[in-house]
Amino acid sequence: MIPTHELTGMILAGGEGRRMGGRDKGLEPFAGLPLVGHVVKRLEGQVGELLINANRNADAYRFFADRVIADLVMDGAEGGFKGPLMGIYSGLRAAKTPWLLVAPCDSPALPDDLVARMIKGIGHHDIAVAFDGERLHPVVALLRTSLADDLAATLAEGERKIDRWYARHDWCRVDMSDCTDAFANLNTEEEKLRLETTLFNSSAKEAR
Ligand SMILES: Nc1nc2c(ncn2[C@@H]2O[C@H](COP(=O)(O)OP(=O)(O)OP(=O)(O)O)[C@@H](O)[C@H]2O)c(=O)[nH]1
Ligand SMILES: [Mg+2]
Repeated sequence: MIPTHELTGMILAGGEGRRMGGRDKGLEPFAGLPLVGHVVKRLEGQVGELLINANRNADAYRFFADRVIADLVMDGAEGGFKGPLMGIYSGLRAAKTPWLLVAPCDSPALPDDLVARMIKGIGHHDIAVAFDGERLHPVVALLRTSLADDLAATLAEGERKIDRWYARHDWCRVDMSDCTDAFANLNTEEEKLRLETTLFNSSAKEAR
């Protein structure tokens, strides 16, 4: 089993948020908190260091994490938004531990025991990816940080698809089909409002 001090958590918040008018999704208010705050709550206390991977508004994100890291730029390449695989790479390089757990900033309903389940599920594999019973969620993953050099070479070839890179390695899925709704993510203003209503109503009901 992976002990907490060997695990770094990282929230991916480095996207452009184009479907949300170019806004910084992680900082969007959602049920009383910036979206990223909901994901922080799922990870804090269960990882050694908590990172947020963001490419703008670093000062605002700093409040929520031990360290904010921007995407690295590959030698000889142009910077800019190169996709979540570049965020994962930047996290693998920044982490000071043998393991990195990644989660996206736009999934505010992730299970409270996500970290424990990923640790239990990885077994002897090098990469574990959350599976909701129907779909894999490549941005919800636990990875060995020693994969950084291999990922650098893969990115240099122009690869941007996370699951194609995982497929080259010893990976497994972690079954979370009992909590499919936990993987709801929001990409547009409409989805945000809809999810806010659903989640807010159901938690209000639980509290009663
Ligand atoms: N580091 C980094 N993360 C990214 C990048 N693009 C997307 N992400 C993250 O990957 C996750 C899923 O991405 P999307 O849902 O497509 O978010 P997005 O790219 O900001 O939104 P769109 O521009 O509408 O696609 C989110 O947590 C994003 O913050 C990127 O270029 N770099
Ligand atoms: Mg995107």
